[in-house]
Amino acid sequence: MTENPTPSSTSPDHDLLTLLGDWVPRQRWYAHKGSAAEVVRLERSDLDESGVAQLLALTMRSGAGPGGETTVYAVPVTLRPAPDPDLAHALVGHLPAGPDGAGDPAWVYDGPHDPTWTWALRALVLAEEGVGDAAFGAGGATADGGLVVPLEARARVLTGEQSNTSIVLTGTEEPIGPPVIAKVFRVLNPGDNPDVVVQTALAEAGCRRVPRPAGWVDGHWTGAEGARVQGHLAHLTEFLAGSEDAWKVASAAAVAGRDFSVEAAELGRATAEVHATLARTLPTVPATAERLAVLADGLHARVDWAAAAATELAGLLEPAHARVEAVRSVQAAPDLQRVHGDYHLGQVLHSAERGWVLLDFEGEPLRPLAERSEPDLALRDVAGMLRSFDYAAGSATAAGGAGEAAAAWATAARDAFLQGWSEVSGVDPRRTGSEAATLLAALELDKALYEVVYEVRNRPTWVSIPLTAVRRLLA
Ligand SMILES: Nc1ncnc2c1ncn2[C@@H]1O[C@H](COP(=O)(O)OP(=O)(O)O)[C@@H](O)[C@H]1O
Ligand SMILES: O=P(O)(O)O[C@H]1O[C@H](CO)[C@@H](O[C@H]2O[C@H](CO)[C@@H](O)[C@H](O)[C@H]2O)[C@H](O)[C@H]1O
Repeated sequence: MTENPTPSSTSPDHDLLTLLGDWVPRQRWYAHKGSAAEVVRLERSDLDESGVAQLLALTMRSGAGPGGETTVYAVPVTLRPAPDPDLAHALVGHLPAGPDGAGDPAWVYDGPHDPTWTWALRALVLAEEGVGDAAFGAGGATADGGLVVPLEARARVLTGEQSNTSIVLTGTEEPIGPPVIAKVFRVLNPGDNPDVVVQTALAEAGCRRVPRPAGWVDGHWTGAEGARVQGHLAHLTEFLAGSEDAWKVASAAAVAGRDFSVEAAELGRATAEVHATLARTLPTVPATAERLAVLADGLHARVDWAAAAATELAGLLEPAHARVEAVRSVQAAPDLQRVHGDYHLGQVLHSAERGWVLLDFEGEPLRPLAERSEPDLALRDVAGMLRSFDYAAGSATAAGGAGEAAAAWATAARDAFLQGWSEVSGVDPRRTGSEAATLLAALELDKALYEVVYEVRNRPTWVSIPLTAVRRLLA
């Protein structure tokens, strides 16, 4: 391991820092798009004996003073002594030798695309051993009774709208088991990652609505505050080959004007089943007046956060605060429990054998990790999925469809989803004036505000979808 907080301009790490300082902000998983950030620390750990496969922890700081944000990114790379034409698509850049021969020249590749790096990842998990040292290092583990991670495998990096980087590993030696997907977390947060904790708990409880676990990588690094911290670095689970992404299915139905009620009702039931298993399996807390007050405070804080992060929300601050304040009048709510936390159509797959299967329990990437592990209202996930039907309708309108037809599609999908969810949960937020209706209205607004910020940072051309929703919800 090497740590090089302030490498001199002649050190080899100086060139690597310069290279990454330019490359990282251009990646899909870069969390602070639109704001300049400087690299403040680089930690390196060899994943294999040759030193080719490395894991880097890159600390970047955007903005100055107390408003500035420090983020630690995981950057898997390979450093090769000669260019590899097969990896041309994954080239990060070239490091020349230092002026007085310090360090060897190297070609730096984006690790998930390089077979040497993905082999080292599998070896780490299968060996259940660690690499690195006391300051920065990683260790692998296989899930008890879980899927077997194939050591000899073909690896393929998934592309698309993702906050992390996922690699599908298909075994190449008999007996060939089910493929495994390895998700490498890109933003390193101290603490257990809920994707690992929640999904593993559900699978261990016998829930077939999540992929089976295979293993994980955890480790320690220097956190944003400069202290040594630990947490998860990667999560390996069953890959459901041949499954369909609910976002693709639903948005195609919205574009074609095809009714989605049957599927949405089934998704509502599946969601409530998962909520019930989570409530049985992981700790719950009563929704006391104090806890509901904390929830209301959190919703107010989110309004302020969103307004500060997105100028598009100017003028909507006051009505938004009024809407979330209504939560304080709620007298009773179901116990708070672990939830999905960032539930939308892209987090659900449809498998011919298993029906709807839920993915990615990491929670909202723009929310601090500690908050994402707190017990919450199951209605937060319901609100997330309702917003997603609105997104599917928004994408149909953007594709040239009539706004009215798309809105009717979303209303039908929404109603069917709520019908399915309430059949299993026994709570029907469609009852006008009910406490569940008040909570759901505030949570839908909260989600739409988050989405405005998410789109401003990641897909500015999409921002009108949640912004229109915020205005509608406040009308
Ligand atoms: N177990 C799986 N089986 C099949 N496809 C998967 C699986 N896990 C993820 N995917 C695909 O990868 C996409 C991104 O996965 P996700 O866990 O949401 O990653 P991220 O946190 O990077 O957004 C999903 O929308 C889905 O299409
Ligand atoms: O899946 P992630 O954990 O990366 O979630 C983030 O990205 C999502 C987009 O990929 C974003 O979801 C928003 O867009 C979806 C359509 O692409 C829509 O279905 C969702 O309802 C909407 O929230 C999610 O908010 C963000 O956290």
